[in-house]
Amino acid sequence: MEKCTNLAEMKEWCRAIPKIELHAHLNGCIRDSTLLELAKLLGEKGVIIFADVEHVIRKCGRSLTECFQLFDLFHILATDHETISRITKEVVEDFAAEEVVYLELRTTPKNNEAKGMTKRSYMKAVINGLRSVDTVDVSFINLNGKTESFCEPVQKSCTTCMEKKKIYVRLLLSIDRRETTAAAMETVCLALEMREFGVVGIDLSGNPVVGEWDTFLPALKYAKEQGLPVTLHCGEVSNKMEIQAMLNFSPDRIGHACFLDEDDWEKARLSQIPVEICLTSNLRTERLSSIHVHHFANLYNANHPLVLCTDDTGLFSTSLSNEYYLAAETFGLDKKDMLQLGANAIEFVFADSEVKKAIREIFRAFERRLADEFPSWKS
Ligand SMILES: CNc1ncnc2c1ncn2[C@@H]1O[C@H](COP(=O)(O)O)[C@@H](O)[C@H]1O
Ligand SMILES: [Zn+2]
Repeated sequence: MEKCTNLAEMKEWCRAIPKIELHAHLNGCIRDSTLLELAKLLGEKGVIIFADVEHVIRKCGRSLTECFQLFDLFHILATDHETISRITKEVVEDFAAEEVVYLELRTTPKNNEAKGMTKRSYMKAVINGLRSVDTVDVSFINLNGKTESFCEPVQKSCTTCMEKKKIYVRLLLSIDRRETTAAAMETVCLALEMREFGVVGIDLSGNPVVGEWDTFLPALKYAKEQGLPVTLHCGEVSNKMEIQAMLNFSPDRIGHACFLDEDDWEKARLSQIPVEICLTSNLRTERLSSIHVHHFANLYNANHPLVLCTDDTGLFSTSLSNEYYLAAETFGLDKKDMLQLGANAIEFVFADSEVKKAIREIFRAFERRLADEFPSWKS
């Protein structure tokens, strides 16, 4: 009974503390209800057979191969600009609702001639989605070193604005491993062009058994030369050569890192590369036999920089609070540990120092409130 209360309390704690999300794919975070609604519409238009996709959307466990088949379906469901804006808005609202105060949302800009979509117009639709959020105060544009927030001018006098949750959103543009060198370069150039619209970095993702590292290297190198931070999906499958090449590239962060050998970890340790940990994603895609053998424990105990992330909240029916709770429950971390773990992530965000300062202040304010309400908290 005691344990139950503690677990329930920890669950609530993980929901309530401010959190930072650094590894979330836009199309992997679409709400199931939205996917079903979109599928129904396309079913009525005869583009797909609704009954065929309904059970796929509702299914819970998926292999890594099934995930990528599903992404192809998601990309059919969410192809036009309007839908991209809608899902962006919903994803931001969902993260804000669970006290995510800084979100680095990644997405793969797509060309789709039939829909009159270019990579640039896709990104415009994403930004329009950010602009259209009205239930949450979204801050994403960074102009001349000044962070713009839509509600700021009226915030002091407008009670609605004061009651709204506040979230900083920055964007990473993803290169899909199916892409060519030229397509990857196009994405990097677009990211550079869109820096003033909140784009802060580049991600390499996609089916890890598809594509060659050398194909993406020129574009990734160019991003680095231009001072654009890079995060890589690294070691999601066993591929020694690629893992070594990726670590030699010295990315600013890596995601997953499930199949690194001891010598790879040694390299990661030396360069202190922050690791984006996605527990549920790794479990659902069977990257490990049990959560108890997840590398989170070793990294945490060694004080290696790490950040808990969701990867795909929709695909894996999870949330960042849930990932925090899973880590706390599995690895026996307490409330202070969890708050500290969240705050540590401030150092690994790709946004500028002004934004980091602002997020640091959010965490401090939370701690101050705690200390006021529970004087024993500090001890
Ligand atoms: C499960 N682990 C994973 N491993 C690798 N890549 C993944 C992924 N989960 C998502 N993506 C990448 O993100 C895309 C969907 O979002 P966007 O269309 O970009 O918004 C997928 O097509 C894939 O390229
Ligand atoms: Zn990912």
